[in-house]
Amino acid sequence: MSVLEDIVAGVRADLTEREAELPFDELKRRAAEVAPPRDVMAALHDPAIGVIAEVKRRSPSKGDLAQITDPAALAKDYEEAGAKVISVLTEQRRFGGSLADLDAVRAAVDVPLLRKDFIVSPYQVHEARLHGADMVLLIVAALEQNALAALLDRVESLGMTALVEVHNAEEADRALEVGASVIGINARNLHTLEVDRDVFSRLAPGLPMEVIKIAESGVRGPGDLMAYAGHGADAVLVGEGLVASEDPKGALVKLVTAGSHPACPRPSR
Ligand SMILES: O=P(O)(O)OC[C@@H](O)[C@@H](O)c1c[nH]c2ccccc12
Repeated sequence: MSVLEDIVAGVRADLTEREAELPFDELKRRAAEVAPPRDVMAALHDPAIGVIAEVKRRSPSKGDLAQITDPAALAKDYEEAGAKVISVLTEQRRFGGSLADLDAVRAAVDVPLLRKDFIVSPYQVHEARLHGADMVLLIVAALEQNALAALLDRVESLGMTALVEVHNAEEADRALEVGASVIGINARNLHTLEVDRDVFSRLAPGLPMEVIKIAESGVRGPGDLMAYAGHGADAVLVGEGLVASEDPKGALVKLVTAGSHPACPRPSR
């Protein structure tokens, strides 16, 4: 089994348990009652190169990254430092996240939130909404094309925005085929777990100008942000570089400052 298949198998097992506790119809009813989602597209269209800051405790590639005993406090720091969106990992087994983290962060900040998980079922999309997410990750490599199209429709029908993640040209074509308006290019190879920042510069030029492009993974500091911006990134998604720093807030301020500096390249649209 590949790493991805293994993670998805665990996600499905956990999902079955939650479905038994809260039936889908009841979940949908409750999710329809929460405050409407925030406008993620408006946030991402801001001309400055944005930072999506991630609450991430561990990863399959690096193991433990940070304790994060108070995700709300970390998120508050991210918001104050100027994050455009905050990403909260909710996958439990490999990344140490939870929906409780998403709840805690939602209660603490006003910026749009991304539920970062391995979404394979409509149940998880409504669940994301119920827990205050405005944006949902859809990983092309984890989904059949029909499922990808259906999940994207589901996300959009709830007024949320999908971040559609790709790793290669074939996946990018699949993302475009279903009409993704925000595409994340993940520099981390799902098979080897190695980071190759050049994946972004190879794929981004092939995407239509109007598609919002997010560079995911491997941002160590302002230099990487500037390089991604030079290849057309609208925003970067950063986890380890923030959570593993001694001063996540200070590290994020440096990135946000670089992204809004006049010398930072901007996408031409
Ligand atoms: O910690 P990094 O290298 O800054 O990476 C962040 C983010 O890109 C990474 O957490 C990620 C990208 N796609 C994912 C899918 C699932 C879980 C995690 C991810």
